Amino acid sequence: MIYQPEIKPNQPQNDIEVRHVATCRLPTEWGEFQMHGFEEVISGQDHVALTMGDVNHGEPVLTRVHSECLTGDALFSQRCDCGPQLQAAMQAIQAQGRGCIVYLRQEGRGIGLINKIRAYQLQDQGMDTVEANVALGLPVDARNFVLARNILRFLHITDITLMTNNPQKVETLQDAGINVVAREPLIVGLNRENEAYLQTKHDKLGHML
Ligand SMILES: Nc1nc2c(ncn2[C@@H]2O[C@H](COP(=O)(O)OP(=O)(O)OP(=O)(O)O)[C@@H](O)[C@H]2O)c(=O)[nH]1
Ligand SMILES: [Zn+2]
Repeated sequence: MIYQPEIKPNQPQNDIEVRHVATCRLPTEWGEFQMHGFEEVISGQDHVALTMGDVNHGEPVLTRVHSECLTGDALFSQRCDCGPQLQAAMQAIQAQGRGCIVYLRQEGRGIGLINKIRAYQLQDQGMDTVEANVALGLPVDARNFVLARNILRFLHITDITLMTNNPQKVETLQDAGINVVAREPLIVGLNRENEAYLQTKHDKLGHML
């Protein structure tokens, strides 16, 4: 049973305006990307996009819209699959020589790092990822993907192949005006610690795992 009410608000998401600030080289283990820095006009919250190759012409652009996960992306946490997903996406882009990572600073599905730690504390006591947010009186998913649309627009990327297991993300991006021509699954980083978490993402959040 998909957990509908908090997760799938039927109203369109707010249009959060971003401005591009600067672009630099980002050499990585998976080749050299261009890193584009953006700021939300009203809040000043920063976000980045990485691009490789010519993303303005030709075939749909292999794209990952990644939500910040400090614990998984930078601290090697095994509670989730975020770090391995980010690495697999960068590797896939390197293999094609072309693609884009939109890295949104929407930690903890938008509830922020400290609230995510609060949620993890409740999960240590037996709640699942959805129940913990609800118990804290927080939305299950507070992310805004129109932001990703605005960043992709700045980069003149209109047609994408999206690397994700989350059909809701595909739908929201489509609704925001991005042409998601295909979805590539990103099933990596499974371990004993995140088995139940991934099961909940499948059962309650509709992830295709
Ligand atoms: N609130 C909360 N956020 C979490 C938890 N585990 C991971 N996150 C955050 O979830 C976000 C990633 O969302 P996921 O549900 O893993 O995946 P997705 O982006 O919806 O879908 P994919 O494209 O398939 O990765 C990141 O911002 C993580 O910090 C958790 O237990 N509670
Ligand atoms: Zn994570």
